[in-house]
Amino acid sequence: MVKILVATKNKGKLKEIQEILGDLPIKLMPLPESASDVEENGSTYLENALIKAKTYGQKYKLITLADDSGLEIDALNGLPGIYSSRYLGKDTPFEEKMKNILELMKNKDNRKARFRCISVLYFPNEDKFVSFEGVVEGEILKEICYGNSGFGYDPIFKPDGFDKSFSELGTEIKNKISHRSKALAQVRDYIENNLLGGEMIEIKINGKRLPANKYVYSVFEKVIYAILSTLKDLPEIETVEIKIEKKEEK
Ligand SMILES: O=c1[nH]c(=O)c2ncn([C@@H]3O[C@H](COP(=O)(O)OP(=O)(O)OP(=O)(O)O)[C@@H](O)[C@H]3O)c2[nH]1
Ligand SMILES: [Mg+2]
Repeated sequence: MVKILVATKNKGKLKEIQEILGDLPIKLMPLPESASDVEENGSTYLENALIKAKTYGQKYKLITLADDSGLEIDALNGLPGIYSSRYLGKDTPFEEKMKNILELMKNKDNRKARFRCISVLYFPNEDKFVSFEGVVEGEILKEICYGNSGFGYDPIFKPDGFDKSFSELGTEIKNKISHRSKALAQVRDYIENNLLGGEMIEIKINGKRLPANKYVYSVFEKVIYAILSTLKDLPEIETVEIKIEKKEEK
């Protein structure tokens, strides 16, 4: 089974990654408690994500997933941005960081903000990586709104289209719309199409390729076969072609 090291020391992030990718037939390995810290001294999210992915990937010799993320507030010129974790000092409690931000935002009408996440999948054997970006737009609330879930700045961020903080909305909604879930949806596609074995299915109707030409689990193939065998009896459908290619797991 494909093993992927999840290179984060943030338990909230780890939990979200496990929830979002947990149904894939892969083994997600957390960092050992003893893993040493790395200095995230890059000047972009990508550089920082790569520092984490490469350091731990090379150390533990496993395909490694890391992300670097941050909260960008327009009225504060994009801060805390890549400094989100280090803002007011890495060990300062988030309650204090959030109170400070709310104070700076006290008289600001423009409360637009976004969370950005860059996820990196690093392959130590080839010293190669792929990266993906996810963004969720929203606003900074006027007060701290704690709910039952989330971490970091979640209690002061309200995503567009909702009237509650990320923390109040709960894990299920956050994991559908968050910056991390958008980046991880692309990681999922990459894993499904490049690392997993199984069958690749390609479907053509009247010679036109359907967009759903991707790795599918065999139960879906059977459903697709059943639908297509019904479709092919309709007059406007002349040909239905299905190609299934066996792929070895990497
Ligand atoms: O309210 C939040 N909801 C989120 O969904 C979220 N995602 C990131 N962040 C914050 O932005 C910084 C990222 O820094 P970061 O990517 O370096 O992570 P980190 O240092 O916490 O862990 P690691 O993965 O580096 O080990 C950290 O302060 C996080 O708390 C979030 N805050
Ligand atoms: Mg960090």
